[in-house]
Amino acid sequence: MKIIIEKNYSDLSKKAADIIEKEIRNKSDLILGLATGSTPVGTYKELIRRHKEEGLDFAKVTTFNLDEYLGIPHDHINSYHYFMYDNLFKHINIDEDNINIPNGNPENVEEYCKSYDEDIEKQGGIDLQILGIGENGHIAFNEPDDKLYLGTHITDLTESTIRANARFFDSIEEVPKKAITMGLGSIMKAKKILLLANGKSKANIIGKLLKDEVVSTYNPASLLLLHPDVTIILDEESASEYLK
Ligand SMILES: N[C@@H]1[C@@H](O)[C@H](O)[C@@H](COP(=O)(O)O)O[C@@H]1O
Repeated sequence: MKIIIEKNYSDLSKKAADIIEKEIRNKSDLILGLATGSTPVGTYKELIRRHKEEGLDFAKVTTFNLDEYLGIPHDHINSYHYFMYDNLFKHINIDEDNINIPNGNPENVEEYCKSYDEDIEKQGGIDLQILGIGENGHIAFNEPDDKLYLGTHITDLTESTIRANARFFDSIEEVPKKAITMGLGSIMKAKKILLLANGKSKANIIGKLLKDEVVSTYNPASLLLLHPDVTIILDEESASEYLK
């Protein structure tokens, strides 16, 4: 695991954009796994700037998003669909046909989950997967539990995640209790993984992940310790427990 510690969120975002840009310039039809949450917003802003000012070209890039709330309409301001268009897709030259975001209202859940994984496989798997991390170690919406799923599936959100995500909603009652998420299988099959974490609220889980060196389903992010090509970019705040 390569660990990069940047001074602040702005530097972290630029560093992450450097890595993504390099991959796109090396392979114009990159298969890029994308995350939501507040962490990658600065990286997406920087990618938009590089597209507008420096010609970074997304025309052939294909994206797969990690997750979506269950039962939320596409155009709901808190849906991950809305988030991705608002924070990235509508500002770059990506082909709409190349955007994949889990459907939060699938007709046949089992078939839909299977087809999402098959679509990733058909593209040859994810080249570069961007990840955030939950305060409880969740990755996408793979929550701490006694078992973790390999494939895309429906999951219950934990109290901790519902509380953490309530900041985006008018009230905690409005946060959906279930989500559709890629499993650890497709994530771990990604050729490269880029995990981003910033701020004090992530210091404990990052310290635990990097210092304990223990793999546990109760810390889903710990599975990344088994992956051969993970880069983790931290700011000084999120790195504080790790550096103690
Ligand atoms: N499902 C998302 C994750 O993909 C994200 O990584 C995490 C951290 O979010 P944030 O970046 O806002 O801290 O929480 C959300 O619940």
